[in-house]
Amino acid sequence: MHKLVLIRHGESTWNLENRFTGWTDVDLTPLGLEQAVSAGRLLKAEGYDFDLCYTSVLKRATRTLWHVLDEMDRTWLPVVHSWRLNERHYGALQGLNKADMARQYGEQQVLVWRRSYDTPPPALEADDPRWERSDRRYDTVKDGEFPRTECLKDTVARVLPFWNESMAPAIRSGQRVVVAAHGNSIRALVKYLDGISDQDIVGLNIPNGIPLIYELDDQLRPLRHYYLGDADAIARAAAAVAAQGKA
Ligand SMILES: O=C(O)[C@@H](CO)OP(=O)(O)O
Repeated sequence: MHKLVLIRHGESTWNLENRFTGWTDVDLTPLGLEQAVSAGRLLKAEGYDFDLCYTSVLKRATRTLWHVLDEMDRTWLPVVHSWRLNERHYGALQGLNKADMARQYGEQQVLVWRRSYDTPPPALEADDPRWERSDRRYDTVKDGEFPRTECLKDTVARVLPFWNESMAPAIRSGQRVVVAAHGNSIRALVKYLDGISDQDIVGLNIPNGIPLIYELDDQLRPLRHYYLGDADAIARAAAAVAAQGKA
């Protein structure tokens, strides 16, 4: 049996401001940092240990991982960064306030933008200064793969090759893996692992900074999954994420 640990980054400055974030590289808030530290403490107290770490190329996830590893006295572990674990690209919505958008376009439209499986938000124009194409951290991303917006289906399509080529073989070989990533890149992975339908994935929200444990069999099929921590607090945190799209 393998254990895979997934952690969404701690609260970011744009989570706090309720803005669509996507690939915008915002940092953690003081609370977000504290959530990351608590996640590391909890993992250590529960006896977890790791051999290999994965994260995105965005600082809110990277810094979350750093604090987790620091609390566990495991800052020396290898860390693999990949843009494929980045948050879902939010296109032209990046930077806009979710509640403002709900007032302007209606909560139903915002729910479609946030959670529908295959309807992407409006795309960024190529000359939009928000487009990340010229950022050198993305030099290896092929032109045809570089998103201007993504629905969750697009995120699944770029996360899965990385899962199949890097993460799954590492886990199969017996390495204990921790992944610090983002709400929607984790939803993409969980949708694949649990075979969640396109309809049911709409209702899944991942809270910030709480370790989500997947127990996997030898074929990496999930046996069970659970969050570490207080179940009521975790349910409230997930409901608060869902409510971010209210007017
Ligand atoms: O803004 C974003 O990039 C994500 C995660 O913070 O938000 P949402 O939960 O609306 O998909």
